[in-house]
Amino acid sequence: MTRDPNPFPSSHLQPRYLASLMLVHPPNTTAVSAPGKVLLTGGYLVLDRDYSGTVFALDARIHVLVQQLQRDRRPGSGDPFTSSLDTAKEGVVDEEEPQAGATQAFDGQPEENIIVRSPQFRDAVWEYVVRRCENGGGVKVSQRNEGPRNPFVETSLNYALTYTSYVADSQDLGSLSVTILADNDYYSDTNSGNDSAARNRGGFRDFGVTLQDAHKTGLGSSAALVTALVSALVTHRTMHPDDLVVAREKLHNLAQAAHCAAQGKVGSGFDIGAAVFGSCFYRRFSPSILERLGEVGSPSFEERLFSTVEDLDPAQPWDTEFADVGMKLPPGVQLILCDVDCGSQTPSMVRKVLEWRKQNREEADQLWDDLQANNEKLRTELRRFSHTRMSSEFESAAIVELHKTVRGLMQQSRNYLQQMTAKSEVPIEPRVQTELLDAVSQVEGVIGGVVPGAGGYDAVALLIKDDIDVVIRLRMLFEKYQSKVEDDFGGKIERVRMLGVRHGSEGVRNEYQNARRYATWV
Ligand SMILES: Nc1ncnc2c1ncn2[C@@H]1O[C@H](COP(=O)(O)OP(=O)(O)OP(=O)(O)O)[C@@H](O)[C@H]1O
Ligand SMILES: C[C@@](O)(CCOP(=O)(O)O)CC(=O)O
Repeated sequence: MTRDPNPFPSSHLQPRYLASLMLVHPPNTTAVSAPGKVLLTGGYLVLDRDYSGTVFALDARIHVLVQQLQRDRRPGSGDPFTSSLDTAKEGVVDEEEPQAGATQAFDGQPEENIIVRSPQFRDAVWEYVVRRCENGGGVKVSQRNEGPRNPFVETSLNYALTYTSYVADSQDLGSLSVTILADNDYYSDTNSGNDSAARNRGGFRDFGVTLQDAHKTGLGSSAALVTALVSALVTHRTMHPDDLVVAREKLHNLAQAAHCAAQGKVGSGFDIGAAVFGSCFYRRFSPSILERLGEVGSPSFEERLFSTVEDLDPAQPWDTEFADVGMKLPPGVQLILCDVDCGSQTPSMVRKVLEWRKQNREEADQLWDDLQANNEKLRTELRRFSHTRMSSEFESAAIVELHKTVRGLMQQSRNYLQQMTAKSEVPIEPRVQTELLDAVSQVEGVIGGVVPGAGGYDAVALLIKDDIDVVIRLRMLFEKYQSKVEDDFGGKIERVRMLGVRHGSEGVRNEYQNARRYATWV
């Protein structure tokens, strides 16, 4: 188990005091990003702590920019965004200046507001007023503009503000502007008729549709968003951005809690694991850790959240296991995703698979064990080869061996997933995706492919020889590709699209140095 050491290990000090040591003067602007994921192996198995998963972080990231606001307009204080914010209604402030014109809330404190924008989408603006709850219930935001709520944004704000205001022991949060920018591969571009170059600014596309109408590609946008958002807020209020890596464990705990609350269930959390730590071998936490947290606003919520994030309850220690954190693919191997644009229903699939497992325990356990053993072999081989130095004499022999071994293991994983599909009657690897994976496996330079995560009609993941010719050959195959077989669940593949996303390996990251690319969006 690899866990970051506690940055404040002196146990004789009060935990609240320890946390407050992290306090630094808050900057005007904080920028943080977190990656998407692909669960190469371990779908369904990873829901159970007896099993595990191998998750790769992707180079598609969600970026969050937090800016301190004041109500009157004034020139900023020298950060990269000041000039572009001059035309904004509210300006960036120096934290030490009074908030001129701030209104008074019911409790005599200046009213604090948070405006969140996701400007790549139409009408994606959420304006919140910040309230403190009685009896230690924490900090809760209320949306004050019309339009659909965004549970992932709202819950992340509630959790991060409750945690930071408790840690900082401060009633003064100040008003904030938050901008969310997602790398383009999180969504299919349904607006491709218009000039796509003109709609790309700083590498981020204007999708021209509402978030509700956007077609997700299944890269884990909500986990990357929650991780980047809570990390940006915690960094903004309580620590120096350079300490992001040291704080990863706490940010992980906070992001898991917020993500589970927002989605209304405790999942395996592998997507948050990858968003925080990057590519890794993942064993889930015991769900009971989050079950007693209760809701924001309930009495003493802030204390329970603090204790959960800081891992202070000896009766319920965090037991997530991470290994091979930041692992890379073997040299000369690349990961690609091919979107089949059919969509799938993960929650109902999970329910059905778990129900089948419950009803057929012995048979299911055997299948789970066999699949786990095979997945572990695959992980071991990938790790072994990722450490192989490809010197020229050995290069071709090592590559041939790697491709053969990995290909066989991926094929074997698929056999087990096909059995799971047939037995549980859930389209984990439905026949149209079997046909597609068989076809791509015949392309020279493709090592193997699987349906990652929950499977279904989501994008398939391929390991390929890292060579542009392989990509070209795949593009040719996809040009006119359509499924021909009759699907066992009624699916049909009308087109296949190779996503631009690749393996990324790195988890949550301070983006302040790169933040100029956001300038045209704020
Ligand atoms: N760019 C964004 N801006 C604001 N909110 C977003 C953005 N992207 C995702 N979200 C939030 O996350 C929700 C999508 O989360 P959901 O868990 O359904 O998808 P996902 O995480 O991409 O899926 P999967 O786990 O299958 O990869 C959206 O409804 C919205 O609330
Ligand atoms: C089925 C499951 O094991 C994986 C779901 O993965 P994905 O969201 O399809 O990438 C569910 C989970 O782990 O929370």
